Amino acid sequence: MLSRVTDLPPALSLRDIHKSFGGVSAVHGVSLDVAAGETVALLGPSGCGKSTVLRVVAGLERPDAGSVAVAGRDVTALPPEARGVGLVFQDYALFPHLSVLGNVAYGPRVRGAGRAAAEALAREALALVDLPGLEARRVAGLSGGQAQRVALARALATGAGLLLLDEPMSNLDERLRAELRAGLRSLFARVGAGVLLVTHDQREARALAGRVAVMRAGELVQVGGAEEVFARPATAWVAAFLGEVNLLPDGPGWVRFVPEEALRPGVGEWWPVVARQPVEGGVQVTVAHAWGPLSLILSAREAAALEGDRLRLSVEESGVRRLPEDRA
Ligand SMILES: Nc1ncnc2c1ncn2[C@@H]1O[C@H](COP(=O)(O)OP(=O)(O)OP(=O)(O)O)[C@@H](O)[C@H]1O
Repeated sequence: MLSRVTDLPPALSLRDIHKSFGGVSAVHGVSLDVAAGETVALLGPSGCGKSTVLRVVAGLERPDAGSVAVAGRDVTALPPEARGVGLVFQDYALFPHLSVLGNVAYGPRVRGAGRAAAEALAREALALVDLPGLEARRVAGLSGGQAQRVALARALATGAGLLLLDEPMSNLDERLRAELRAGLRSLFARVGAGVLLVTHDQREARALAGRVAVMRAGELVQVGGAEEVFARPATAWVAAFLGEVNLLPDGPGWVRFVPEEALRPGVGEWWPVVARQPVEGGVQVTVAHAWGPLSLILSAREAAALEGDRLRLSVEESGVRRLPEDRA
């Protein structure tokens, strides 16, 4: 295949970033690219260094080693305002004394746009986040969801080719989060910016990101397409972190039983049912199998038809995945 000379440089290119605080290493050796138009979710447990990576990209922390390039330009030594990135943080950091329009027009204004031009950009950004009609409102009176959209509009109005979002929905209730997840995905597709999203919410990562980077104790341990990472965690630690329930020790490593691939209810030997829990789409049933406890979701009808507290369950060896031990 011919290579295209017109290919855009990545919206973000991180190379071998290291950062310690005092003697504590928060990030060591992180390299990651975000393509223009792509959303990458940085996912990991509390304290693993996600926010530090984002702050290094934004220019709010100086890395001890490594480089940060935004749209092909090395910005490692530049201050935040000279980097061409838009930021949305957990608390939104809106200016309470300014109107919605004033908040969104602020970025273009400080970059030297005239008042009319800045406000035109702000109106455009507010339309993108579906918030027209609120321009004159003070931000203090907005709902959580509205404030979140104003913060996004403010980042979009900077025209930055890279958006950084740190737990952007952590202050919102579940209903609103679900609603915004759908809206954000199409918004990101429309604006064409690269997006680096820090989250510990897997549903958010799955819904918004094309690729996922899983971080553990300052390092990236798996980077890949979102579906691929969730379907095929590379190690036992990643599988456990992503909430895999059917993960059992086996010899020196672990085995993972994906229900759709490895578990066939209704055939094979009978096993006692030791737990039932209603979940979306049916009932999660846990069976005490010879391998260990195995869980699968049955439809409400299948669960009701269980004979006594037993289920026939066959394990297909071909669907059992072996994973290396890395949990210690
Ligand atoms: N300014 C700082 N001074 C000292 N230690 C810090 C500082 N910022 C971060 N750390 C430490 O660096 C490590 C990584 O923190 P960071 O906030 O990047 O993690 P995180 O993955 O974003 O966590 P969370 O999901 O809880 O926000 C932690 O051990 C944290 O205590």
